[in-house]
Amino acid sequence: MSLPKLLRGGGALSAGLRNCRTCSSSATSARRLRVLVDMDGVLADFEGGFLKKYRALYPKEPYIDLEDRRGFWVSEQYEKLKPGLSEKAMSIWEAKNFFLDLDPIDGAVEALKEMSRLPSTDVFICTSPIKRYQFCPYEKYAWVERHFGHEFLEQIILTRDKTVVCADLLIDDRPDITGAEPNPRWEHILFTACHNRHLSMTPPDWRLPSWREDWKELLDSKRQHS
Ligand SMILES: O=c1ccn([C@@H]2O[C@H](COP(=O)(O)O)[C@@H](O)[C@H]2O)c(=O)[nH]1
Ligand SMILES: [Mg+2]
Repeated sequence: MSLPKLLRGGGALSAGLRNCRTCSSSATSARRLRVLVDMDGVLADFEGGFLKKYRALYPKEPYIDLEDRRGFWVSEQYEKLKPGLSEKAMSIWEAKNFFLDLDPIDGAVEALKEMSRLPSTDVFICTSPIKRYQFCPYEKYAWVERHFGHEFLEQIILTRDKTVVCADLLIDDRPDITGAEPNPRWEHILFTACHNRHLSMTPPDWRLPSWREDWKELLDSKRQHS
């Protein structure tokens, strides 16, 4: 089997493995590919937006350059840098307009629009809101409407547990996605972000370095082998 160039782990596609067709309800839907695309770190520049606002609000506090970011949790790395910074970090994304103001990741808007126009492909934005919910869920919807249009609001899944969502693929920057379902239906494509770029991939893991890469090749591979 020829592997897509973007498979850094060198793993074979899991033909039939965790096949999402098992949760399809009709023969028609069985031929479609369902793709979940994460928002923070994949479509919206959470890390860049955080650093900009953190430095503006706390100019005297130490900060972490994006190239020095390690680990998914910003708050944990800031707490290690200086006790008490975790709370200051959280105050940034808990504030009004944080999520709404995020810039799109390079190439993300064009790629997602193109993906959602592909034949036999269903695309959903699958994103975890923070538990302090005053602004975040509303702003996530507003961000999607701003960048993708009103129609795209049909394609949003807000969940704190992505393992219970049934799909073929999940494109997400978080390396460890766990939850109530020990064997999620989807295969995870790790989207490269500042905090995960140093992680080595082991088969059968997949990585998408950016939206400028040939993401369609990954979808085609999954389509062919499931
Ligand atoms: O240190 C952090 C970093 C991020 N968050 C929040 O986690 C979610 C991540 O959502 P994904 O859907 O996995 O991208 C997002 O709401 C961030 O605000 C956090 O709580 N602490
Ligand atoms: Mg994310």
